[in-house]
Amino acid sequence: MNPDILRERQNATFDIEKLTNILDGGAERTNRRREIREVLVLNDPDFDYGTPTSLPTMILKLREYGISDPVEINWYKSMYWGTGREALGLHYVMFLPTLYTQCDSEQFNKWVPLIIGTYAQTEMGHGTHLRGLETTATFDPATQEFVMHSPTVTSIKWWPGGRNPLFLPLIFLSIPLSASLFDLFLSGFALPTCSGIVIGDIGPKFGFDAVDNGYLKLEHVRIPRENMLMKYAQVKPDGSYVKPLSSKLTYGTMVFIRSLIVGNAGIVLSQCCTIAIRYSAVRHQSEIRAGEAEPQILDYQTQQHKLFPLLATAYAFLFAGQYMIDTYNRISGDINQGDLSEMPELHALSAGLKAFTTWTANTGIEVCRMSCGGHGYSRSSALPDIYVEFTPSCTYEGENTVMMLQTARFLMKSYRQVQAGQQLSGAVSYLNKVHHRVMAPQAVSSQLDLNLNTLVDLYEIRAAMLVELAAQSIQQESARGKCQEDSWNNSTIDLVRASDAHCHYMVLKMFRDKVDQIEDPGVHSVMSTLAHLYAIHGMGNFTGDFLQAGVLTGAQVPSVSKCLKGLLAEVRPSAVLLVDAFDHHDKMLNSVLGRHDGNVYEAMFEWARSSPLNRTEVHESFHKHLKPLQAKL
Ligand SMILES: CCCCCCCC/C=C\C/C=C/C(=O)SCCNC(=O)CCNC(=O)[C@H](O)C(C)(C)COP(=O)(O)OP(=O)(O)OC[C@H]1O[C@@H](n2cnc3c(N)ncnc32)[C@H](O)[C@@H]1OP(=O)(O)O
Ligand SMILES: Cc1cc2nc3c(=O)[nH]c(=O)nc-3n(C[C@H](O)[C@H](O)[C@H](O)COP(=O)(O)OP(=O)(O)OC[C@H]3O[C@@H](n4cnc5c(N)ncnc54)[C@H](O)[C@@H]3O)c2cc1C
Repeated sequence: MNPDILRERQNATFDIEKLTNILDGGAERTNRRREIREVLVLNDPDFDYGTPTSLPTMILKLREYGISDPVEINWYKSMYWGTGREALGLHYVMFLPTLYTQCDSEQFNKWVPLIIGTYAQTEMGHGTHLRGLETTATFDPATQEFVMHSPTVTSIKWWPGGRNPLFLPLIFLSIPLSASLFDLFLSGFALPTCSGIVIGDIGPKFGFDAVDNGYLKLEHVRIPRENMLMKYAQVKPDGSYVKPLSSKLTYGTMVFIRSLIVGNAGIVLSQCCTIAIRYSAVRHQSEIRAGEAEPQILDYQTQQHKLFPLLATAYAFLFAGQYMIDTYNRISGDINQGDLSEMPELHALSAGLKAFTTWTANTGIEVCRMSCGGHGYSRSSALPDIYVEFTPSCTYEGENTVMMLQTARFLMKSYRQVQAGQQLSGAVSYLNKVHHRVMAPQAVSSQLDLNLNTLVDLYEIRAAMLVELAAQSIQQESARGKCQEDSWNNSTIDLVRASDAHCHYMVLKMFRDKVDQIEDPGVHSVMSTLAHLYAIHGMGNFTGDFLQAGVLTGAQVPSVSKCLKGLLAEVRPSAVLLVDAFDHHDKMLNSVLGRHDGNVYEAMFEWARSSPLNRTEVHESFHKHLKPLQAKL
């Protein structure tokens, strides 16, 4: 083991295993996760890590091992596929959940165990604006069929992931918005068995290469009436349409996946922090004091300032992810029972947190890569691949700006309710204080109050102020004679800023609540330090907001920076131990820089030598191109 990494792991001030247990949701789940990882994947003779195996093998293995719990399936799959994407991931995270939530019982029994499918909602002309989708589904009572049609080039379905050319059951959204299971069995490769279907691949992408994203053009293609998913809405044989309790129930799968993405952002950021912090512990470069040995780059304050707030953010997002999926499960259970009362809040929370966490993690991955210098740019670090695979999460499942504006819509509605004298509950209950002016800035002492509860309060006041400013912008636009829609559009910068602050407050609050639940003194202490670092770092980034909210004075601004530096120094001795607690296996990270043993250089040399470019002493291109050229010179 590298001596630096070994030294970093001595004198631990907290029990790493207990922190890992907290991240997993208990010691039993840690043990089960490791059993799946070590016994059922790594020690499986059929598992050859070097060659991405096929989906059928994995599905048969899951059945062989009796793994059916979605979390355990995800543990198995993430070990199988490492940090990459799996070819038919969409089947698991969108196609199946849609069948589970939108099929009536007869349809469920007919389709769920049998088929692999994709989710074809986006069209070439519309991804965000679902009410703008052009594909039509026209019911023909004479034949009891829907006639599916792409009337324009912009209506061609574009992006469905895992568009396996062999067969293609689709969850299809069409006008009127309903989800029809559109069975499309193609024989041969992409040659449709029935006329009227034009199918293909949309071509090379920025990355996401494990997933083939396709296009699908329909020319009056007929499917049975029974293929419309009929749990919430039905078309009867006589053509009458039974409306759902809410038209937004069709959007349910997107809410589910957005809820999953929140925790996934924390996982991906924790992977990158593991790589960058372990590497920073073994990388020596330059000098701090002349004549002395080159220091670990983790001892540079700027390196700590790059990485430790991201480390705190990774923990914050992992805890936010736990809260989000618990909230999703609770409210979707109520929705299943016909209680839609909290559906708007679930939509607003999942949309906002999806955008907030993916934007932050997306930037954080690049900071981690650049903090590793040239070796961070090597594919051996795994950081370029992690970035390329993660960055589309800011676009898919709801483009982030649009998602923030959805949350803003809920915040404005809540603000208006408070103005009308209503008492709010839930995540926006802090807006009640705005109406009663209880939100007046607290008497801010000359010293920065570092109590975590106080910091949460300051974030709450900041968010409330920005919600009020956005609402006032809309009112001012209206007062200038603008219509409601233009008043909204002319305030969207303020609206996104308010949603961002609301999400920031929510994440810090969840972090604080999780820290409060930690009983082990050592773990509580180190996690409290990280939560403080998360809060103070945010205050440093958005000082203007806190000044504007009157909860920070100009005289206190220097103490924010001073406090931040102190917290960085406090985290330094535990940094490697804190990434060890994420418990990412070397095989899954697949990173020369992030190895648990810290033996980076030897591994990097081996990695480079294994490159296909080094298979021969002299590359064939010399004999093929250069040598003939030299002969002519
Ligand atoms: C471990 C796994 C990690 C994740 C791995 C990911 C793997 C997957 C990778 C790639 C696959 C990608 C797949 C896709 O991208 S699938 C396509 C995704 N597309 C979208 O998300 C479309 C985004 N657009 C929308 O959701 C909607 O168009 C909209 C919400 C932006 C607007 O909808 P619209 O009908 O126009 O509503 P309004 O804005 O007019 O609002 C009206 C009213 O409705 C409320 N509302 C809107 N949406 C919802 C909802 N989902 N639930 C509840 N309520 C909703 C809205 O709040 C308004 O309410 P009001 O203010 O009270 O009137
Ligand atoms: C890797 C990848 C995989 C995908 N997989 C699938 C899949 O399997 N199935 C599927 O159906 N789709 C899939 N998609 C498509 C994805 O869902 C859409 O790209 C996404 O919903 C964004 O819609 P859009 O592309 O139309 O962007 P647009 O909405 O056109 O966004 C372009 C710009 O317009 C802005 N904008 C749009 N509306 C507003 C507004 N109201 N207010 C302010 N600004 C606005 C956006 O903020 C953005 O800056 C995938 C996309 C990617 C990148």
